[in-house]
Amino acid sequence: MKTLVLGVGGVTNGGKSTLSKSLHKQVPNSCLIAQDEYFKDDSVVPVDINGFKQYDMLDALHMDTMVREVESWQKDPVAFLRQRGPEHTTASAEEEEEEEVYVLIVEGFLIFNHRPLNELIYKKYFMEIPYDVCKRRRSSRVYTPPDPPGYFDGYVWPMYLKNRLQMESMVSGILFLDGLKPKEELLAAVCKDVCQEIERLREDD
Ligand SMILES: Nc1ncnc2c1ncn2[C@@H]1O[C@H](COP(=O)(O)OP(=O)(O)OP(=O)(O)O)[C@@H](O)[C@H]1O
Ligand SMILES: NC(=O)c1ccc[n+]([C@@H]2O[C@H](CO)[C@@H](O)[C@H]2O)c1
Repeated sequence: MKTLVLGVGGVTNGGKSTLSKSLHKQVPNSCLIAQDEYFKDDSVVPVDINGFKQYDMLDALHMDTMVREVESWQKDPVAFLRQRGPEHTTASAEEEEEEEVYVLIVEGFLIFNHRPLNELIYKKYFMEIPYDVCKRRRSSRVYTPPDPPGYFDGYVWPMYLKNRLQMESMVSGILFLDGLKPKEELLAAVCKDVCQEIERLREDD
């Protein structure tokens, strides 16, 4: 059995979950893990000097738990998929398990900033969109808790720039994707790339 871990990172509202969910539907034997599911409880997320909740940093996330989940998938993807249930699984040819390539899609805004997680990711994609588009898309989203007034300009965008600089100083081999492109085009490009990788792994004995 062979495994392939893909990372879909990028700016908030860059289109990561849209792309990852479509990819998950298209790629057989794939599983999806989203970083947003690992946020700590609001009560333990501190506030900065401007009164903004510090959600856009690794400390706001249960990263150890997330890494353990990825490792658990890697150890036994089939058992992991069975445990997670049908919503996390795509069709598989179980009778040929040992010949299959199992694919894990790790999606999130800070996946490449966490060294232990980053080290588990083989193919790295990063979705980017410009400031004005990001601000507009974010303003129509409702998080829990919702963004307070001034949060985007006072906290979210400056943290994105900071986290991105940190990522670029520690990670290489990232493929940048233009999140302004149509969803279908982005999916087709990544699917093609992933399929080539799967084929390469299948042939590589
Ligand atoms: N290629 C695209 N072109 C135009 N709009 C898009 C595209 N991809 C996603 N969107 C829209 O942008 C918004 C954000 O998309 P999505 O939730 O996939 O982003 P995200 O990066 O996962 O966001 P976050 O992680 O910050 O919650 C949604 O309204 C979605 O429909
Ligand atoms: N608990 C959450 O999911 C949550 C709460 C508050 C803010 N956010 C935002 O999610 C984005 C990443 O997808 C970050 O920019 C957070 O600000 C998430």
